Amino acid sequence: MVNKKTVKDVDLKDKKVFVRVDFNVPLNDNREITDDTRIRAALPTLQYLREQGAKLIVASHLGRPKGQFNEKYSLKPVAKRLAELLGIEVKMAPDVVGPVVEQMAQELQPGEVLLLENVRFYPEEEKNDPEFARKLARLAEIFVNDAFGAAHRAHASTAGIASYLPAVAGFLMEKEINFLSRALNNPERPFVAIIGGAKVSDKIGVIENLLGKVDALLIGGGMANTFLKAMGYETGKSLVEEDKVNLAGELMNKAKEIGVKLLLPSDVVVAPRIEAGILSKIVAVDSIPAEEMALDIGDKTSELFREEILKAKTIVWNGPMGVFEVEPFDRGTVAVAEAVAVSGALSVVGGGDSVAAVEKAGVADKITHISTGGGASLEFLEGKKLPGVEVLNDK
Ligand SMILES: Nc1ncnc2c1ncn2[C@@H]1O[C@H](COP(=O)(O)OP(=O)(O)OP(=O)(O)O)[C@@H](O)[C@H]1O
Ligand SMILES: O=C(O)[C@H](O)COP(=O)(O)O
Repeated sequence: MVNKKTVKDVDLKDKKVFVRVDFNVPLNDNREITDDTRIRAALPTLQYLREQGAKLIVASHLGRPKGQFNEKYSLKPVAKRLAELLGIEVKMAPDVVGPVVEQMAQELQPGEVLLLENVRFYPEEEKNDPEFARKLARLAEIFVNDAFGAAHRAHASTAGIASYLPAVAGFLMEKEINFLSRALNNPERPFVAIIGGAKVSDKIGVIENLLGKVDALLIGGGMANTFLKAMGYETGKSLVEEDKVNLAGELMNKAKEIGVKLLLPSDVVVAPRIEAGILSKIVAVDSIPAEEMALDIGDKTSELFREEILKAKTIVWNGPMGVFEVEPFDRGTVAVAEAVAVSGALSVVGGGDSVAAVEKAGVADKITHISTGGGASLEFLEGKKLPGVEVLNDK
């Protein structure tokens, strides 16, 4: 990992270790975990710490409880799942800080695990309050940050605490940063980025930064419509971010200037509304009906994108090519996922929906690295520094 200390660089024997993880997992109405990927992803670090004889104080946020205790956001279901995965008892703290929690931390034996309650039950967490960070730090002797998914947040348990304890990265943090840096900073070429999804304003910064690094940029999904509009096409009722149309035009000019291939759909799947099984048709981008919406890339575009993807040696993908949750608007995304899977390139996929799409296409095991970070991987790709990484001790 770039110049930052990791759990391998510190003596952990008999030490109380505060491990920040991102156990912000999806729960259903019965508060059952519907996807435990993020818990599994932290296991190598937790197991290693246990094997080294450390006493683990594990902390995470869950959802956005807005700074107050709320049973709905309790980490209790996570404690249960973590215990099953580790095959040991996980003690659940009734709180995050305070004398009871301190006592529980004090009584831990080497290899034992204590899970704190949701750190966001305290408003001080998101404010990165130094006094709160100091209280967290009092529980332990070393800070391990393995919460890549929350590394773009400068909060007390992800950043502030590092002012008071030796601070090192866990294995997941190391792996995420390594793959993303490899893709971004020293990519084997051709380097192709695929950007889709719906949040144009969130991702336009990523496009800006990637333009200077990639050989080709493929834009699909809702994102593409804003660019099509900038090219002067009728986009009908499609999702378009009007206030980003000019910027999209500027980015297309920039791509031309620096000789980067920017590929947009040449055809799209249109329908009057988003509805499973609704009658849809494929039209050229200059023939989008005024009363319809572009909801997926068309077959010609899938083929065009596929050709480019198959040439790539490095691929970064964020955001689906269409409304993939609703059939038949999943076809473009599935086609792209399949192309990435057979490309043989180093491939990195990030973002909740993109990961779901890769899983839906059944090719998750063919992707080199699936990031556990949504916002965090995007900010990394934008070239921003992640506070949760910056605060770690240099080698
Ligand atoms: N043409 C389109 N029109 C409307 N919505 C679209 C279109 N194409 C994709 N979408 C929607 O975009 C959403 C995903 O976009 P989003 O930008 O959130 O991607 P993501 O992979 O989840 O990234 P992140 O986790 O960073 O938010 C999906 O719900 C999908 O239905
Ligand atoms: O799910 C995520 O992207 C992380 O857990 C961060 O959550 P947040 O956006 O609520 O800070």
